[in-house]
Amino acid sequence: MDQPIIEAENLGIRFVRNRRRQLRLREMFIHKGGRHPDAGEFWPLRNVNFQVRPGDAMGIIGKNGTGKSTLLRLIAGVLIPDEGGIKVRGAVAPLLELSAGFSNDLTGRENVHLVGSLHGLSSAYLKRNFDEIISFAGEQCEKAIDTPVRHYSSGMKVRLGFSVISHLQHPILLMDEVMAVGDAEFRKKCYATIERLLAEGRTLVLVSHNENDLTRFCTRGLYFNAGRLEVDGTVREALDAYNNVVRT
Ligand SMILES: Nc1ncnc2c1ncn2[C@@H]1O[C@H](COP(=O)(O)OP(=O)(O)OP(=O)(O)O)[C@@H](O)[C@H]1O
Repeated sequence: MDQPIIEAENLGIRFVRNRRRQLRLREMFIHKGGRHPDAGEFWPLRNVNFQVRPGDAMGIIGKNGTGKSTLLRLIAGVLIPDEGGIKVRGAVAPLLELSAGFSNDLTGRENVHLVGSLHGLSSAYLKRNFDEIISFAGEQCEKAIDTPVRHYSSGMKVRLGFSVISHLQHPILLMDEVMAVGDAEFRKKCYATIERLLAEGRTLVLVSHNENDLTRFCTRGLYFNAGRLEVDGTVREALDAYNNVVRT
């Protein structure tokens, strides 16, 4: 059997809630200068163990604030665990905050080159595929390609971002509610792209609240409740556990 491409072992991360406000208000009025060192600390994820095999499509399911995006950031290496560890055996294409890498003062054309090269696409590749990237992003982006991105709508930025990132050859794809931001036409394009990438044998980790998207793409599911992994099974089993909780 293949080695897991993602492997979490006793994974945990600790955050501090509202650090600056607590220091000011609590120190001044409640603790009169003294403050417990653990005040405001919490574990959005703890004791998490799971494995993802190459080619798996894994749905991450749970209510708001249960640590789903935090888990994707841990897989992407943007956050470092405080307990246990996460092994990722392959490069990660993060379809997370798709317009986050964009520089508002640069044009769409310049941003495609900037973001593409930051993710490792060569300038020769970007030149060769530029027209295709822009046409995938849609007519509005095509027309505004030499306009600074600050004048783009948020949907336009996301389309352009998705268009660049979907060209990455990375074996692992992380997606956080990407399909929720676009219009129906963009969603159709997203679906076709994800289907193509899965058919190529990529591994997908998808965070979504949309049952149709989850069952369309994912075979496996992880259900999180208050930072704990409660179900590691089929996507149906994970969704059933989630629905049982939200319907009661
Ligand atoms: N950098 C941070 N510092 C402190 N707390 C944070 C930080 N990032 C997230 N949190 C908190 O950690 C918890 C988990 O957040 P996370 O974004 O992972 O949840 P989520 O399951 O993705 O939620 P949603 O479904 O709303 O997107 C939340 O309580 C959130 O407020």
